[in-house]
Amino acid sequence: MKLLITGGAGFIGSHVVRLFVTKYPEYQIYNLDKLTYAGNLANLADIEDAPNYTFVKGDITDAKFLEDMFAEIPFDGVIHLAAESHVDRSITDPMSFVLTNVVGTVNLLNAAKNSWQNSETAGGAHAFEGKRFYHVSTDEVYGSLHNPDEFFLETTSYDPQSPYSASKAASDHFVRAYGNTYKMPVVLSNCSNNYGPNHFPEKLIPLMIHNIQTNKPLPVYGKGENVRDWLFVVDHARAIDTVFHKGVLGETYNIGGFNEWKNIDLVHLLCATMDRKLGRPEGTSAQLITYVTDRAGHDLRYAIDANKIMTELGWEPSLQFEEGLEKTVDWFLANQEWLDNVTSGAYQTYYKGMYTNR
Ligand SMILES: Cc1cn([C@H]2C[C@H](O)[C@@H](COP(=O)(O)OP(=O)(O)O[C@H]3O[C@H](C)C(=O)[C@H](O)[C@H]3O)O2)c(=O)[nH]c1=O
Repeated sequence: MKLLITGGAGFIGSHVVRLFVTKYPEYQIYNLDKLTYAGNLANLADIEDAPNYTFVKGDITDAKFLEDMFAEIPFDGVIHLAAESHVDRSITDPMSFVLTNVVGTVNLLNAAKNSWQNSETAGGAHAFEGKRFYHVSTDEVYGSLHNPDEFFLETTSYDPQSPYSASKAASDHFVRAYGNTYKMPVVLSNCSNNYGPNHFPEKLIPLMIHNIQTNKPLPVYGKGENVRDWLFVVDHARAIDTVFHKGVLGETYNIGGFNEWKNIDLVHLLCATMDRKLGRPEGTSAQLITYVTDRAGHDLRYAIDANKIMTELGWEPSLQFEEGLEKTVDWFLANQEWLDNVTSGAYQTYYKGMYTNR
């Protein structure tokens, strides 16, 4: 099995690459990543010399590059994670989300389709036999929930609200369209918010950890009433392994931990955890909480119904949230150099600008 994983140097991608490289020594894993600001090969330092692992630097918006790569390497499968993922950035720069998430996904579909249809052993209806194109997506495509009894199901209509979620919804539609039109063997999953090691500190949990450590304000958008459903990233990687190997072609699987938190409650839990870990008096970090102007078009609540993947494919989360959060905080405290590296330079200018503009 020659398996292409895109976006493998990013947060979720790095956990997927590590899992596949270590669990499937008989597979050849190719990690294609552009190494944008959020891609970091340090995330994979422990497996970079594995004999079944190859890193390829490249950009999925470059169709020619992808066609050449697929001509050179006969991939059997693709797990596509490469994406621009930060909602706030999508509000200030929607076009980069269109390019990477929509154009990049269609380029990848074309490259896979063309190479699989043209391969010598393939032909006619059998062109796609043994092949699999897996698109890893987000629950944000379903929009925002307002009724506490409602959950996102695989059958929930798409209603994306941000430029980011619109770009992911479009890419999901393209993947399904290629499955329908060209009979490509596709499978999709839509996951809730992830957290854990390697999380880039533009997202809520690592940003708060970083700001608590450095005694900076903790910017809570609006009143902090928005709700997110959090899943430990390693459990998401396990779910991706499950969907890739057991998922039924043409199907979509929602992934989540049935673990909803109001932002402000989560920030308080993080403050208490950090006070304890840093030996600060209780209540110290919470004094840094600062309510700031709300995110434009801020989705109120995401909540995933993950029953389909649990009952049909047998996946379930392995960690309770409190345990996962402890592990995450411990990882950030033990990896100060990682955090210092990713928060130097352009990060300072970008985030200072974001908060002073609010
Ligand atoms: C960065 C930040 C965020 N927030 C709020 C905004 C959200 O209600 C919540 C989480 O925000 P974050 O940007 O970490 O994540 P989401 O906007 O929920 O989106 C994330 O989860 C989905 C599934 C993806 O698909 C996205 O790729 C991923 O980024 O905290 C704040 O209050 N302050 C802050 O400084």
